[in-house]
Amino acid sequence: MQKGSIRVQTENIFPIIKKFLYSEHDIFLRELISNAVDATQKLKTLSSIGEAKGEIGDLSVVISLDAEAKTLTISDKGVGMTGEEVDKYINQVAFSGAEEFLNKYKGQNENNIIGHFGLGFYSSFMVSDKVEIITRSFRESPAVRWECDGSPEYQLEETTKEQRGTDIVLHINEESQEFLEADRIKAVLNRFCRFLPVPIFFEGEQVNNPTPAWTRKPSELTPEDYQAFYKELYPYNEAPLFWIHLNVDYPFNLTGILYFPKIKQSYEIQKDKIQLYSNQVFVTDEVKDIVPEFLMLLQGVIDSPDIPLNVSRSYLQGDPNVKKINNHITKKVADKLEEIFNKNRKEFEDKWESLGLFVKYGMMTDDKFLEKAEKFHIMQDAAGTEFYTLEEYKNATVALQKNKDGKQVIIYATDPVQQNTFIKAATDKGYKVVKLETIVDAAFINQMEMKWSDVHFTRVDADIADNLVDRQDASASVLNAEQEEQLKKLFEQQPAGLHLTVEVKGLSPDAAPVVATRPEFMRRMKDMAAVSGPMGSFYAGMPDEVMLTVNGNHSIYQQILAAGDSGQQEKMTRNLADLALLSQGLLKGAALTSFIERSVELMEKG
Ligand SMILES: Nc1ncnc2c1ncn2[C@@H]1O[C@H](COP(=O)(O)OP(=O)(O)OP(=O)(O)O)[C@@H](O)[C@H]1O
Repeated sequence: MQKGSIRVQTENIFPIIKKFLYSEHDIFLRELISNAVDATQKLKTLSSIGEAKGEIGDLSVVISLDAEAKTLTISDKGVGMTGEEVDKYINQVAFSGAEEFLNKYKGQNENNIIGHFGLGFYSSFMVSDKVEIITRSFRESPAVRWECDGSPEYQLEETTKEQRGTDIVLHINEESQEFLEADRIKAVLNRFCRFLPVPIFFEGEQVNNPTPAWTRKPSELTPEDYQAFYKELYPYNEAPLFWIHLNVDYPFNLTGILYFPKIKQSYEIQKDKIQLYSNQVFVTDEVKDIVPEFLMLLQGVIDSPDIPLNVSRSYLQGDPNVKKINNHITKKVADKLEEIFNKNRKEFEDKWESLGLFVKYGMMTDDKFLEKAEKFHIMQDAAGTEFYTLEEYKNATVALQKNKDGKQVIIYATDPVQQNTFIKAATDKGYKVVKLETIVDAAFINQMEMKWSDVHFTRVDADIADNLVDRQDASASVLNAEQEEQLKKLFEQQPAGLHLTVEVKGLSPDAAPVVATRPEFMRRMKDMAAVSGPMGSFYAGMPDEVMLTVNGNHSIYQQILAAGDSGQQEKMTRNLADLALLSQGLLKGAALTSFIERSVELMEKG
């Protein structure tokens, strides 16, 4: 029997390691199983090139529990190790790796490293009082047994083992008894080992799918296969909109499938994240630095051997490969969207409601994506019948919707039902009104005005239709100055919580008698106030700014001015103003009640 001391300087580094990795204890199982898988894969390779002789037989990895002996065993039928190899890879290499880890991270904030650093074989000591390795190499060499109880001393002796391969026997320590429970082990296996490339068995059942969709060739897969794999990942989700199969081998290796989920509620975002794998071993679902931020809304799997198992945040951020992977994913996603848009615009439009969220978020946050997305970003008209790209919208509106600064004015509605009267007035003038009604649209509009220097957005109810593109001077009014002044006074009675500005203009006799509008700027400030910050509460506290545009050319004013009875005049103008406010959703509470009472009274008189 050989006895020795593991080559580490620190007297006893096990307690330190245990403390360091406290919150992510279960990664030991991932580490040990991926070693077992590596050993199995190596054997397959050696056998295929004729270096390992004979039948290779069943190659599954078996995890077993012995409640009485309080052990957890990971057995593989891979290459195994000779005594010399154990000495070299376990006594020297594995432990020097652990030592290096300690030196590197000593004194650092442990939260930064926990969960982002795999420790290989060594991590088994996080949960064990004692670890045994019983292994027999595929080479002609006696089987050996290695044992270590967590002090730097180990024992190594010859033993007998019938089958080729390695058993790692963990004598689970007092604090880690949970790992002697089958359910706990199942949960860990399900998290880390679901897609390992070699069959893994626990309690007689195979726990993994060794050939998940992303490892297969896109040409071999049907849409049903992609859908089925999505279900495997997220059993409770609705079918995805579509997917992108990533397959890169230069300048880095990357495979994966990204799915665009159907999003109905904003709170659902980010519930199921993209999972990151390295050679089918689960690494993390914290993909923040690898996947561009806007694509974090996607789901699915990314697998790259260039992303090491023991990833740490700071490592990822500084890694040039990671930056390349990030750019590549952005490009791929943009290309795929463009392809679908070009090949099957109808399908693209049908899915726009969910898809638009990704696209707009991407356009706001990533200039490279913006450049590409301009070709397939679309806007639907308020009637819900037609979609325009920016280019198409510009072409359709070039004659009517260019303002005096030469900017194209995009007229939009946020609530087609409530803004119906305004939409009608604008459409009657020949304007194209599009819907921008989702949660990202307010921010999207602000951002795009900065990025698209030739575009200006105006909400359909921001002004009377005549003024949506440019403020125009009033055309001739049939009222004289005195009458206009009289009308203005009648309309200027201020209701509570609103600040009314009144202007009398000579518009078309067919246009509405009064229109209430909210200046675009004020309204945007108020909308933002509803969600954020100290400036927010400043704006939120201000009364709603409303412009009442009175159409002096409407015949009703001849009637009102002729009425003589000032009480009656007031009631009629109040009613007209209230109708206009009502269409902007600004008539509430007592004001609404008095409007109803007044209307009934006026009808009785009429
Ligand atoms: N089940 C096994 N069968 C054969 N060899 C093994 C087995 N487990 C470990 N080894 C050998 O021991 C070495 C050290 O293992 P360890 O897990 O510490 O590091 P690693 O696998 O090289 O790297 P990582 O830290 O990424 O896991 C391995 O490289 C391998 O040569």
